[in-house]
Amino acid sequence: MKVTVVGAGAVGASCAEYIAIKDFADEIVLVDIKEGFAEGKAMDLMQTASLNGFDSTITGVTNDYAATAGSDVAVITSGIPRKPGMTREELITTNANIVKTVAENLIKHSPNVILIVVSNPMDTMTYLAAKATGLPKNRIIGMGGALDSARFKYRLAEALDCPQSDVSGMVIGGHSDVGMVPLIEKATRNSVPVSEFLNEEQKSGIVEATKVGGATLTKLLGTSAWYAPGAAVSELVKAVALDSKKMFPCSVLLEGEYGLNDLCIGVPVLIGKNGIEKIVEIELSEDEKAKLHTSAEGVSKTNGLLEVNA
Ligand SMILES: NC(=O)c1ccc[n+]([C@@H]2O[C@H](COP(=O)([O-])OP(=O)(O)OC[C@H]3O[C@@H](n4cnc5c(N)ncnc54)[C@H](O)[C@@H]3O)[C@@H](O)[C@H]2O)c1
Ligand SMILES: O=C(O)C[C@H](O)C(=O)O
Repeated sequence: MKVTVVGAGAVGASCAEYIAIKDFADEIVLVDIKEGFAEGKAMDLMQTASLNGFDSTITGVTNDYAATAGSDVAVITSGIPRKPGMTREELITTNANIVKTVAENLIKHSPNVILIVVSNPMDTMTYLAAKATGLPKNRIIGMGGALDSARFKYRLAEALDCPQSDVSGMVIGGHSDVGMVPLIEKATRNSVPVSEFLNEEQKSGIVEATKVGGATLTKLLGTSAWYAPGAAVSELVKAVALDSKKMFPCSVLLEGEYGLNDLCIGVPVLIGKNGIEKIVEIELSEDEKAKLHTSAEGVSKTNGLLEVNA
């Protein structure tokens, strides 16, 4: 399998590192617009191969899409990250131009590629990539929910004082501070609903901490996070590589599913060799449904700021 990662910054390099360490890809190509930057990151990462025990090859190129030809999967992380106090939505003007150009360049050289969009505001950038490239919806995956769910599990385990491997939970909805919908009533500890262990105040604390997970890290780091984002992307790429049909919440173009149309937003999907193999429509409570629809209104409003030239 050949994987391209566009943007060799914090998130792109972390994606490449985790993909390499998990050792399922033959070839990883890092692309950046900054002269020599991707080449340097690739060389540094390749010098970890004997230490970390992987055989994937990593190469870096400066804006040379010919080197990405024949990619099975391409991850788009190019664009600016937010600074403390900003929302993801404020990045739209700069990142829309970058994501559109990058997506078009990628499919020119890899017409069968599966795109994973990471750049923020992610749901809107996924929608933009879908509209700009015209790729079938199974081949455009927005990564947000896999990360938000990992943060949800971190908060659940913290409150339950248990190992993260004991908890299960999922976050759907938009990848934004206000739009995430952590499905707290469906979360479990070893199949037992967490409501059996946690009171209402504890549960709403977990939900709120999960929703602002990215903002909390941005405040601490001065820029946004990269380890968990990179790990989350690598799990999606691995599910494609292994055709595992694992379920993740991902941003996908909805055409009536969950009563929503003409937007990309996080819902559970199965990931396999064709990208999104299936959108899974789970039963939501009235409260969960209402929150998902409110979140969708926010995403649609942000989409409205795009000038999409399909
Ligand atoms: N969806 C998510 O869950 C998630 C998680 C973390 C970060 N992000 C987003 O990912 C993006 C990248 O974050 P980061 O921390 O890696 O930023 P960064 O600044 O460290 O890296 C971005 C890289 O993109 C490169 N770049 C810019 N324009 C380019 C172009 N046209 N072609 C190729 N490369 C280009 C830059 O040179 C830079 O190296 C941000 O928009 C951030 O908000 C999303
Ligand atoms: O918070 C951000 O701006 C980056 C990313 O979307 C995240 O959730 O870490």
